[in-house]
Amino acid sequence: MEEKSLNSIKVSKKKEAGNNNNNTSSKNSSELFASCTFSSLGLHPTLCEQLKERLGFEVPTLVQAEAIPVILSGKHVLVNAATGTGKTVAYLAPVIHHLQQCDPRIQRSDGTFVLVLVPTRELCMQVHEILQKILHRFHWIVPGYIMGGENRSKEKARLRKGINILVATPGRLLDHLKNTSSFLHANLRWIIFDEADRILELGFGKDIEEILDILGSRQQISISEEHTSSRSSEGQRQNLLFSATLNEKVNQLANISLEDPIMIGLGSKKMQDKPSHKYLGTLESNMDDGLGKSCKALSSSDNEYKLPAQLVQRYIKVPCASRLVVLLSILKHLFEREGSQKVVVFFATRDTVDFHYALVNQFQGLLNSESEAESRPMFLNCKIFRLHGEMEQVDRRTAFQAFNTEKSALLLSTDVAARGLDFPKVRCIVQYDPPGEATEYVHRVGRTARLGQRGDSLLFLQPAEMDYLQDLERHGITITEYPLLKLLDGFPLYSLKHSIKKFVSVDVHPWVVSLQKALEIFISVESKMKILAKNAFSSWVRAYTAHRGELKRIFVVKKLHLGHVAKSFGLKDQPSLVNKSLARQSKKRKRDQKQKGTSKKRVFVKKP
Ligand SMILES: Nc1ncnc2c1ncn2[C@@H]1O[C@H](COP(=O)(O)OP(=O)(O)OP(=O)(O)O)[C@@H](O)[C@H]1O
Repeated sequence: MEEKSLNSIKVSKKKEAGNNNNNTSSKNSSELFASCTFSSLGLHPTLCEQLKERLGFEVPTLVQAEAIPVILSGKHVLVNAATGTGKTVAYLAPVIHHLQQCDPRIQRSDGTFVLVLVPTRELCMQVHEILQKILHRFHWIVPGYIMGGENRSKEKARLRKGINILVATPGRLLDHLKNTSSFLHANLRWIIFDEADRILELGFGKDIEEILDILGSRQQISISEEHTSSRSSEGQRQNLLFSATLNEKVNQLANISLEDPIMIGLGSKKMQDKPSHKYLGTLESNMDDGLGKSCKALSSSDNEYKLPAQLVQRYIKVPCASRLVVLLSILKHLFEREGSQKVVVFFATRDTVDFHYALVNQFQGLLNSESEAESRPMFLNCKIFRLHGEMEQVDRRTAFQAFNTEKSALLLSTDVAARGLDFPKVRCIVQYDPPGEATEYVHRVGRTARLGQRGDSLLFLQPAEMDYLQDLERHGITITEYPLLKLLDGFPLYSLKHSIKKFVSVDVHPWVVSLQKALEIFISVESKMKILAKNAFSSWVRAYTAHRGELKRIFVVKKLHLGHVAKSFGLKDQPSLVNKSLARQSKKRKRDQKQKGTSKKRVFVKKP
């Protein structure tokens, strides 16, 4: 394997960027792109041509220029770089480089050489699509994916034929490792964890440990035993960990999966040294005991996150009862100001996504007269999609693909869309429900302002939640206030026409009062909407109680005025908290556990 020293690669700032980013300012280009070429990094000329022809990549980004030569050299690597800086190709290009030059050529029947582990199905499809493009001229290398929600037997058949570069979600991969005997992985050489921290946060730690054990890629064997295992491929194994945010658990995963790794993008941060004792902790272990305690080096509380410099970040302070009206007003404003754009709104739960999706698809807004109802357009005049983990796989796939290709659209989603997804030209991210950890804030806003493009983000906070800003500041995130009243003043009221006077408070603003009334009337007469609103209400309150650690001090469920929360779902009165939604959720949890063949208690994680 060809060794290339990092020092020999010039990653100094470049004035001109790749040609597929026309909006990129020259200042941003110089911070994103390296002054070298892909071929100077050691990549095969045909591969460089593919990157240019199929993906439009002229020159490498900084992270690609730094990571590619190190990965080519065969070292284990941990890469931490901001969202939208090109990490995907940073790991795909060097492994494809090695695979395409194998002599004799690798064959399908040789099985899997590369395994890319990702936290969500959509990311799985996205990485697979990029692979297909890059492999266009390397037709003998077969890419494929396996993931939850897909047909197992079809996946088995594809694995039997052979998949050389396999992208997978952890649960389904483990399933096949245990149950698909024809899945050939004796030649496995690379394991790549994309969004490593999220894989672990979603509760896949135990699965990852089992996967590493089955694949013989767990480092404890080689450092704790006098004699190393005799697995044939182990000597050649190279593991790579990538994320825009790192935390204690990634430190643990790095400890058990990386051997003498090179850190890229960690600045002054260091990974904790490997302990010398045999047991290296488990990924499921409680952060307060064992290795978790000593993993301060990558602790999320120490981290200053890197956000795209051109991202304009704002927060919006809204009293609870007016949240829904303000959300709809902002979306209306965004789509009326710029007809062609994409916006993503993040919600805390699946039920809240469903409710808002149904609402914006049906609500027409303030009506002056009955006769107007027929001819009036919808309140929001744009294409609307939703995405969450409880949707049927076929709907999930359709929504993901459609939002990807649309030029102008609104996506309502849970955190399932927060990681890694590269929707082109998303102009604004609205965090209607605040994220949990600051890491999630970083990834959610990272769906816009990618690779130097413009982008705005808007975080909704209630007056009692303002301390959340300090929590973000501890991670180097400073955001300014959005001029909400100015926006509300801009909406014409039919009775007052364009001449409304300035108001000082959001909740008594005539636009807010009238729209709230219209929403409540609409929801009270539409029985289906009312059910959705009630379900959303209880799931939202439940999610509010699920904030962890320090955040419990900020998001205090006892401080909530439940009557106001009900209003934020367009309900006139506060519904009971015990309803079908909760019963359904608990039924589904039991079903999931049964399907997984385990009744074991899992750490509670909010399913996106
Ligand atoms: N060298 C390059 N030249 C031009 N565009 C590039 C280059 N590398 C990547 N891109 C583009 O930049 C965007 C972001 O890339 P990618 O999705 O790999 O980022 P990421 O760092 O993995 O982001 P995240 O942390 O959100 O997962 C994509 O649209 C990709 O096509």
